[in-house]
Amino acid sequence: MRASDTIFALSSGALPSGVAVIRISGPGAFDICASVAGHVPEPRRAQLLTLRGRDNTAIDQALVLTFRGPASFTGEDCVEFHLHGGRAVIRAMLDLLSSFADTRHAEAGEFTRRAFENGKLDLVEAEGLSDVIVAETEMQRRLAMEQASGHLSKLYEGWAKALTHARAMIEAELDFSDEEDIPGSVSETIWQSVEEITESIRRHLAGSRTGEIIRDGYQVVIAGPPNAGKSSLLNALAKRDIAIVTDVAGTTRDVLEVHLDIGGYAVRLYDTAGLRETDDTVELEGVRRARALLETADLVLSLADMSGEEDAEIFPDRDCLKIGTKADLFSGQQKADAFDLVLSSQSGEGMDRLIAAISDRLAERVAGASLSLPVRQRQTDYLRQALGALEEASSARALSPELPSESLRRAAESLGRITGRVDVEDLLDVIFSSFCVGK
Ligand SMILES: Nc1nc2c(c(=O)[nH]1)N(C=O)[C@@H](CNc1ccc(C(=O)N[C@@H](CCC(=O)O)C(=O)O)cc1)CN2
Ligand SMILES: Nc1nc2c(ncn2[C@@H]2O[C@H](COP(=O)(O)OP(=O)(O)OP(=O)(O)O)[C@@H](O)[C@H]2O)c(=O)[nH]1
Ligand SMILES: [Mg+2]
Repeated sequence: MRASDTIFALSSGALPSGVAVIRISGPGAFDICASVAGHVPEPRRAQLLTLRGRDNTAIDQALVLTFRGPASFTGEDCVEFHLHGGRAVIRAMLDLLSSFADTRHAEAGEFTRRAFENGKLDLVEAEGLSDVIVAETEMQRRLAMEQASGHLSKLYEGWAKALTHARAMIEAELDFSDEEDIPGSVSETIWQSVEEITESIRRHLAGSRTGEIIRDGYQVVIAGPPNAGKSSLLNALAKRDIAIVTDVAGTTRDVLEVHLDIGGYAVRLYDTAGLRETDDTVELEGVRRARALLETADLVLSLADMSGEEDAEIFPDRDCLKIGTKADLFSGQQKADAFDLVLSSQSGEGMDRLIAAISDRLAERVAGASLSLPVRQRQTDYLRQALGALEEASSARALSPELPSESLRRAAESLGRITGRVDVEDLLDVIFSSFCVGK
């Protein structure tokens, strides 16, 4: 892989499609355009041209759009062919492009990586863009847009800059410490601003779980004894026949997952094996997996058949809704009082109330939160590092004046790594390889 290559990829979605966009970026982009389209349109003005292969036969009529570097997404010369989205059309074009010298198909995220390397965006913005593309719900989209917008980057850069300034002041004070004319209050003011930043990072980190819930989804786990109607509930909520339902106790063994959109939030709903003592090796493994998932659930839907003897189990340390199932078979009132709500997957009774209840719990956790949140492990790891270094700086302050300076340097460096301002070369392969091809 060479950074000087000209790269190309289909940047639009699955084929066939009405229109498909092939994007080319790099030093050879304009020469390729001249060769294929017979002409390089004026930058940023789309032009309808016939694209021709090596033997001069027409491949397609396309809109051609050019960007002259550095005024482009990647910062390099870019050319876009907006073609008809037929499989053979795109294949012919991609084959033709790969025949040019020093020109190759782009790797996942390589356009965005070049944009990063050319200073068009920082790592937080790049990660935000990648999230914009995979966002499935309205709140995922908004959170991703916040990351892509640069607000968060400004916050981190601001903290890093203030810490670097504080360090410079502290070091200046060390240099002049023998002299009388450095006012003692300078040091006080500096330490106050360091404390304020420490507190801001602590508060910012406290929102990381909220960020994760919005980005990765709120985990709702359906649990309960065999035959309680767990799989039936999953199917009803997903409005699809996903899980096998039978009257045999112990039907479900694997964990099944569906993605729901509840009020714009991503919800990951899981169906699990019925919880009971068993000697069956396969079922035992199912129960083990169910219990493991229950450890991390944001919300447990604890089901029990209303017509049975058992109450819904309570899962300590977990947010939990006790749900009575098969309400269509049961008409007594007393029994319903043992549950937070009762429903029937078969008749649909109570399903709206369940969705409203999940939505309420979710709102309690995340609603009203600012979307200026850390969302990725990579980001929270560096924030924690920065916080740790700042706490060290603060406690070292009384011991020796040289110590805090080094801790402040490390804190600023950790913050710099989040945006990629501080050297992160070793991370780039990992970060960008998770992006879409063509992005
Ligand atoms: N056809 C097409 N649509 C697209 C993109 C694209 O590359 N091609 N994008 C790609 O992801 C997104 C738009 N993002 C873009 C970001 C910057 C520039 C650009 O030319 N930037 C220049 C000039 C800025 C300006 O004139 O304001 C620059 O930053 O210098 C273009 C697209 C979404 N839609
Ligand atoms: N009448 C009625 N029957 C239901 C309802 N929900 C589930 N059942 C029946 O109850 C039985 C068990 O349903 P499942 O959804 O497979 O139960 P489960 O909790 O997934 O069971 P396991 O996977 O074995 O743990 C099946 O025969 C379903 O048709 C309901 O709302 N009303
Ligand atoms: Mg089941």
